Amino acid sequence: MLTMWKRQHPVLSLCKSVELRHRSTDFQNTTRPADQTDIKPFQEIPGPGGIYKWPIIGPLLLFGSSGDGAQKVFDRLFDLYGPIFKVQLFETHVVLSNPKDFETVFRNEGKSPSRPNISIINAFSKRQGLKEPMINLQGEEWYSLRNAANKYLLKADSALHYLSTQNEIADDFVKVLTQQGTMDNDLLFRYTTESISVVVFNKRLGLLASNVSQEMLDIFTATRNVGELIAEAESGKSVMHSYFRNRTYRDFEDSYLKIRKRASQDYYIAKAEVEKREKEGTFQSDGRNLLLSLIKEKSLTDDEANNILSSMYIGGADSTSKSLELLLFNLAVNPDKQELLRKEIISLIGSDGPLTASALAQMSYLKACVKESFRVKFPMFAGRNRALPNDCVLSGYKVPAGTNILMMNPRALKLEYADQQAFTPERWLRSNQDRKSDAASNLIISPFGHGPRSCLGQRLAMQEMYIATVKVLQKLHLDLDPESKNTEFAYKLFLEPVKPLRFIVTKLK
Ligand code: HEM
Repeated sequence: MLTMWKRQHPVLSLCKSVELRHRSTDFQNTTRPADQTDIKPFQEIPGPGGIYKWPIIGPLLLFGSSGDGAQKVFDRLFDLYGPIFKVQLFETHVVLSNPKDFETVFRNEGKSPSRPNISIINAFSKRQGLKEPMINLQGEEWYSLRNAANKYLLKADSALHYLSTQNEIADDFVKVLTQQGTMDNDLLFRYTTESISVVVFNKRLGLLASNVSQEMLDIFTATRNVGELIAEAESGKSVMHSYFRNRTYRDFEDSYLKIRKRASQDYYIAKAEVEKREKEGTFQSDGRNLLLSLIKEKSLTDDEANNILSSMYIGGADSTSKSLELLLFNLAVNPDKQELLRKEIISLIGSDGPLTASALAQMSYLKACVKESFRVKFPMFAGRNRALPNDCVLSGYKVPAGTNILMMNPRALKLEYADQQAFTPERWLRSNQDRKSDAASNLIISPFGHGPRSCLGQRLAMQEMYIATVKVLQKLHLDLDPESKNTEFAYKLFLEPVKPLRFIVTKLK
């Protein structure tokens, strides 16, 4: 691998000092205090040097010239340097693959963990003179918004409020799927956008209807564009958007403005309705409807409530459609597992019933399939980045406070599991004595990050994935056209098939 990359990579092949310093199993205990004498200084963390450290040119050479996805470049760097290395990506980043280091990072992240911002959203906020959305906020500002949102989103039953409406959405999704006989990511994206809209806008957009209004189609297209352009910016394809309004930036601005305008309009319409009903004495909210709760939340201004909602909208649609696509892919290429899951579903709710909270609680094979899908095809390449408030020790090196740290779960999973590509949900069943349940294993498998800054929509995301899978398998057999079965996957921001997948569905007898 090392020789291959040196041969392919025009500049690195000139570096004489490159050596394989690490074996993948060489995990060290990294929880020692930062003042111990055998701790190596930050400068000694290995990584590409010379021209690769130059601003702009360095990252362009590293990620631009190889022609490979960013993950392949990172994989080669891990092969070269071991479980920790430094790389210049505009700022210096420390990149990790050892789960013990992940634990150290999360243990030291503090009360308001700092996650470096999404640069294209940051550029937008600056140019428009707007406050950053919560997803990009830091410190106290982030903390107070997140605290308010947690009350409504991270309780064990917070997603269940939407279960019955989301069942209806999934029924519509399956109806379209049955009529079409095939499915691509566009249909999955419609399903997840519709599902998140009932949470954020408290209403359906009608994206699964046969006659979608032009207005809603525009919102849908803008939502897709925002997801794609964030991925383009974050995966290094657009590097200049922070410096000038390049094409990626202009397209992003156009789409994001449309979404913000729509979200704000719906918020104020809902607020006016709440006030009217309060005056009439007919307003009722049990505190489980997110939009109504945020409107009534005394600790938030309207702008802050809007901020949370728009962060959820942009965080929620693309991510879940991509993870759902990976899950359905795994079930389609593993028909025996698909059949076992179908048996569980039919035994609990039959072939027509809705997915109820009590049935969901009993669907252990479904949950095992989703977890296994995350393990086999980890959905997000980066995303769990941190900058720590204090110095810490990672893999024996001192890492100063404020350094950008990237935790690479796909690499950690590859090292942890010899059978990384084998889809075996049974490994997660409680009846399995060998089930891994230690903290490090849980950290590398969770696609939602960890700690106070973990994904705000994780309960909703899981619920949407569960409902869609249950509803599809209740009615349809899921397969892929032969070409799609061999498609490769690569990370943009999320893991995606290199060529669009074409699922083929047939009605069950
Ligand atoms: C399977 C789908 C999803 C995946 C894989 C995913 C993954 C993530 C990850 C890795 C983070 C960063 C966590 C960290 O820094 O520790 C995150 C943050 C976030 N996610 Fe998700 N997410 C998904 C679905 C959703 C949904 C459905 C929503 C909204 C309803 C959402 C809203 C957010 C928000 C608002 C944040 C920022 C939280 C903050 O900064 O406090 N996500 N997500």
